[in-house]
Amino acid sequence: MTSASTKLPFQAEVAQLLHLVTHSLYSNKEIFLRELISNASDACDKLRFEAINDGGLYEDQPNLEVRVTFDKAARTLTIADNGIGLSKQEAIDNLGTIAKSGTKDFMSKLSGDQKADAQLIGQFGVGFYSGFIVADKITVESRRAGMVAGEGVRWVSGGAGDFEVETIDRPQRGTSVTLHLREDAEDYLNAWKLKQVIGKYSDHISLPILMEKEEWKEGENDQPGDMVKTGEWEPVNKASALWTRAKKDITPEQYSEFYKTISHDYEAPLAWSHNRVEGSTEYTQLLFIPSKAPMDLWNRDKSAGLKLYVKRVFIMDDAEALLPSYLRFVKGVIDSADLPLNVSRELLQESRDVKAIREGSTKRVLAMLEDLANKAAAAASAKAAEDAQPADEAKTAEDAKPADEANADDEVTDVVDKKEDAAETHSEDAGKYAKFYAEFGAVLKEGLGEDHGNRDRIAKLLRFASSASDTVSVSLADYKARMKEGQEAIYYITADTLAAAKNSPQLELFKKKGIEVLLMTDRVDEWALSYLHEFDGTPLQSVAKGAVDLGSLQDEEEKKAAEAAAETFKPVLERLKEALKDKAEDVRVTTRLVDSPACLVVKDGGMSTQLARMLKQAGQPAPELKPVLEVNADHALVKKLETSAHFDDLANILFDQALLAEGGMPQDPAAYVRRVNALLI
Ligand SMILES: Nc1ncnc2c1ncn2[C@@H]1O[C@H](COP(=O)(O)OP(=O)(O)OP(=O)(O)O)[C@@H](O)[C@H]1O
Repeated sequence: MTSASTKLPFQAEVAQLLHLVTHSLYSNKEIFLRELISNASDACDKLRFEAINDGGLYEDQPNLEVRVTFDKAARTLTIADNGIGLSKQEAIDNLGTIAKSGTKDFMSKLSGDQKADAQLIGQFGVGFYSGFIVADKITVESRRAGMVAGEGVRWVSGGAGDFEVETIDRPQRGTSVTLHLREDAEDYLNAWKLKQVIGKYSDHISLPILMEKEEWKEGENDQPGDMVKTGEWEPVNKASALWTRAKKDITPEQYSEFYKTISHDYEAPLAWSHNRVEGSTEYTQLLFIPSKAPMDLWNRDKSAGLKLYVKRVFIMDDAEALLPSYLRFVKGVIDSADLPLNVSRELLQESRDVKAIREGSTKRVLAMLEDLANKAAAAASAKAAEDAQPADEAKTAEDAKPADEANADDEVTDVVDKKEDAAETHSEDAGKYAKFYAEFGAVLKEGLGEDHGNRDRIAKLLRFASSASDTVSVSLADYKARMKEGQEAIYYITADTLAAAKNSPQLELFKKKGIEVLLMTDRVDEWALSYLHEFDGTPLQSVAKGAVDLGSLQDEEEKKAAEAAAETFKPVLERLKEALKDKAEDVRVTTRLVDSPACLVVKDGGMSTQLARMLKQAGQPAPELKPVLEVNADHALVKKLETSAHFDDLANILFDQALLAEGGMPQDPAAYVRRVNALLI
């Protein structure tokens, strides 16, 4: 039965994306085949999963497969599967809209510059729509498993503003996607070329990808010979899931292509780890660390990146129970030998096997990161050794421990590495950790609050800028190694920007004393750091909180002088407190300032004014904070207070300037300007 076809418009974002696909992705045409074969394979996975509870869905075709055919005369290429298929409504919904989170954000980032956009589109993943890179028309015919032959669907589009759908008779289950190739894409009408592209991108697909065999036939009557189809089908891929193969049989390129298929990323991964884990629970893990953050990394509800299989049967995408949220950037596959096939998301949350997988995978990811970090450190000290005197050589050699040795304390106790499956992380170059950290460092920090058990390991992986280094490269261990004799804490400051942190008045005393201070500018820093009270036995101390106590680093003389100054300054302090009683919790004489007249601090354990500001901006409830104003009794402006006829104005200016210096905004900016101007005239 066929019905009249209906013309429907694409969702606006699809139309926009299609325009970009055809205009920007030209340099990497062949990926369309990977995308369509990957969709066909997903459709077969879905059928296998639904058939666990309803074997009838297989009808008379239990062998799932993908067939690739071409017709030179008609200039068409068809990718057909006997997977789950699409109902008419599903075709309308799935092939006319983009349901992905972050779509809007993605669209807004497109610049119109083809090269930059192609990169972005690559990260976003265009899936089915990539067919339009090579086709000026696509016909999809499909019947959903479980529906009758009369409920087939035909979907046709030229890739512009709309598509047409109609009901058709379709006895065979599954989907066939026929690409009507553009003139300049005719090279895909060639078995050799297709096999080559399939081998490159889709060899790891666990289903057989079949193509019709061809034979050379000599031409007759002086005509040239040609390849002719024999009617026999042959598989053109290995048809075994990549993660089930022995590591020695998998090349780095194959790992990389597999990663690209599951992640829809265009770039190769930074590192991966492939292991068979045995012990109380058995599973295979293949985990990848991407090179680039996706658009929606900051969405903590974003789908997780792991696919769950049970005994090679695909169960679900985005299995968030398999890794903690702070490792949501990791992509890969977990194939469990123990979980039941009909496991649900709810069941996953409670399963002991899943808990073991989660712990094992978390440790594996951290080990991968440690490996990258160690390689970076080894390269840095090798470089330092090159520049250094021979006397330094012994020390450098020890520092530059090989990564494997450094990982020897890896606690993945339930990993029994078989010889050929030994846990091993692949990464070549030393810059990878810095690259990883620039993309994902801020997310990793969430782990300090989220994963208490691994807090120390995560702390070791953190990198910061500091008053001694503008680049985000200082580890807490580096900092500790450079601490001054007598220094009792790791000092840090949080601010909105690196410039604000670096030039903060709070740093003046530390600069004068030559004490390094870590500069933190990520939004999560203050929250994350509130979970890290110490590192390797040394407490962490914000330089903007509490009174400065540099312990034995502080000069006795200086301390005494400050106390004396505070004493003589007392009457002015009292007047200041009175003048600022609505704004400041307290006013005191400081020892932390050298050049600036005043700064704001919060009480020990209190929330910084910066965090409170951020919470307010985000519409979250934040406590009304009254900071403490610390004044530098040696500063000319502060000295002027005592005799000033404009005491109140000057007091308010001091307070508001301290606020401005740390990136804040006076409560009443106009009043501030008025006061300053009055004094200027
Ligand atoms: N061969 C197919 N059989 C059944 N459904 C399909 C097939 N190809 C595509 N679809 C449906 O169309 C939807 C959209 O496909 P598309 O490739 O654009 O995105 P996706 O696969 O969901 O996302 P991504 O490719 O980024 O993972 C799929 O989610 C699926 O529901």
